[in-house]
Amino acid sequence: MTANPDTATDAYDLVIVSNRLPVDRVVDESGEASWRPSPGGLVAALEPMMRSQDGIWIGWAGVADEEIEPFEAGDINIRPVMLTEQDLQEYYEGFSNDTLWPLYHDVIAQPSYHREWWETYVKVNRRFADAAAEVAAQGAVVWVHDYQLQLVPAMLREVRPDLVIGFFNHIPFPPYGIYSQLPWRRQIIDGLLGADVIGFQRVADAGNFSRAVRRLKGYETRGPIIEVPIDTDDPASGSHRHVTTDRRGGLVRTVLARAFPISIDADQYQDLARRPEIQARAREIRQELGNPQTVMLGVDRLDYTKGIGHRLKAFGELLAEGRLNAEEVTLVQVASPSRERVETYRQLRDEIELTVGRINGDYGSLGHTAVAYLHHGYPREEMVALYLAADVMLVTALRDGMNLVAKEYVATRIDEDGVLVLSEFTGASDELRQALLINPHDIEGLKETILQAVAMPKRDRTRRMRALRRKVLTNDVARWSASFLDALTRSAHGDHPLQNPPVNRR
Ligand SMILES: O=P(O)(O)OC[C@H]1O[C@H](O[C@H]2O[C@H](CO)[C@@H](O)[C@H](O)[C@H]2O)[C@H](O)[C@@H](O)[C@@H]1O
Ligand SMILES: O=c1ccn([C@@H]2O[C@H](COP(=O)(O)OP(=O)(O)O)[C@@H](O)[C@H]2O)c(=O)[nH]1
Repeated sequence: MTANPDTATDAYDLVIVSNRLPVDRVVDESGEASWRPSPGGLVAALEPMMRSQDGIWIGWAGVADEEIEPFEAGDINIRPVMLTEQDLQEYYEGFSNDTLWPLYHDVIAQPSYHREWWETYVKVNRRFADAAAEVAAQGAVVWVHDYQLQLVPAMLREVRPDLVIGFFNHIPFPPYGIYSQLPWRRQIIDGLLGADVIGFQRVADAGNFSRAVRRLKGYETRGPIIEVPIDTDDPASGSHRHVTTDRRGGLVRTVLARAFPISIDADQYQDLARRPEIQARAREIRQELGNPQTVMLGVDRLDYTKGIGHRLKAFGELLAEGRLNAEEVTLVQVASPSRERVETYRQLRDEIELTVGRINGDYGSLGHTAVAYLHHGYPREEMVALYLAADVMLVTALRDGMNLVAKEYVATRIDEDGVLVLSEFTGASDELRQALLINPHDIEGLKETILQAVAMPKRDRTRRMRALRRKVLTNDVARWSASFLDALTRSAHGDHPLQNPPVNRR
């Protein structure tokens, strides 16, 4: 750690910036509160690097109107950013989750456009950028995460051109025809282009972004490289890290926009799956369900992007047609609470719970529930027990940046059993080609695939699961973060890898 000469605060060589901090507040028996690193994959991936490179994490602690001093949780240095109740409503629930989220997920729900939400989004992004500028050492690497903070890269570059800035978008980037609806479409592109490297989940997302840059800014792109003209009248223009000339001899900085598909800490899931008490819990879950022949599982945040309604429709029709029998097959649906103050999410909850009630009323019996519906968030141990208990995993998202649940199911299945039904509209489907791939809008196709999964012979299940496991165990989250940071460090020396990584589809 060094001191930042401008602010006399501690300065760090690696700064991670994300909307949510990777810590949970825990209260002990005496009522004393403390912070514990949350078990998210991003922390697992970045923790070793943060330790070796002297890092700090900047983000919101999850409660409004509370000014929290910097602290350490585990070995992670934390610098909280305060959000007021109004920020929460306009920046997080409003612009992030009621404008950008539906727009970036193919307008499955109607995005709301409000100028005051935009203004708060700008203001809060500035607060995050200022916090990063304050703690970053000279020439530090700053890695900004996700759609809530798309303006931070340019805001940061403006005040700290010495920094190496990366941005990773965890959700899809939409095709131009959809993106162009956004009243602030140019400002967002300018914000992102402040980064040296912009990472996306899928090759298609990176392509959509480059197209938006060409259409809205008229900048040249060469494969994943974007040439951003430098304004030589700007006094800061001389301090850009890597400057080159374009075809016409103008000065440009280069930005790399490429796919870096995220993954999970696969070893951690395998280790949990080997634990006898978790295996016992998996058996207990099946018993609690009345030992049905087949357990199907869905695990999602209760979000309209996840296609929970489509899944229930297909399952309900199969029961109605007598092609599945509720005495033999149970669907466990974990729908973890999410963004509950946003109206679209409230409506979704009502719709889903009405549908579940109807299916159970029509096809359940005293001894057998057709859909075991759980509106809770579960710890990782319970998730792994559920994955082990499930013969068929249903991932039917209408659009999803990656979908880590699909990868977790595969990593957990150390017995090389279980069938993954996976929507082609997830980022995960680019890699997990041996899953049973489905179009969730095609209800007849989904029904046929569910029946195929239920009836699949053991030999085929093993063959597919073995191939899926090879992918997930090789491309884990440590590899993901290392490859992103490697691209970022190389970009600092003007060395951009020109290609998207080959997506291993075999
Ligand atoms: O913070 P919340 O509003 O409660 O939402 C939870 C997170 O949801 C989103 O997850 C995405 O990232 C995953 C990992 O890259 C990816 O697999 C998934 O497809 C995405 O939906 C969101 O991007 C996060 O910022 C939220 O914290
Ligand atoms: O009750 C739950 C439900 C979900 N998850 C975790 O939440 C993440 C969901 O990630 P995904 O990429 O599938 O979707 P997102 O919710 O980020 O859009 C996964 O790690 C799940 O294991 C969890 O820990 N408990």
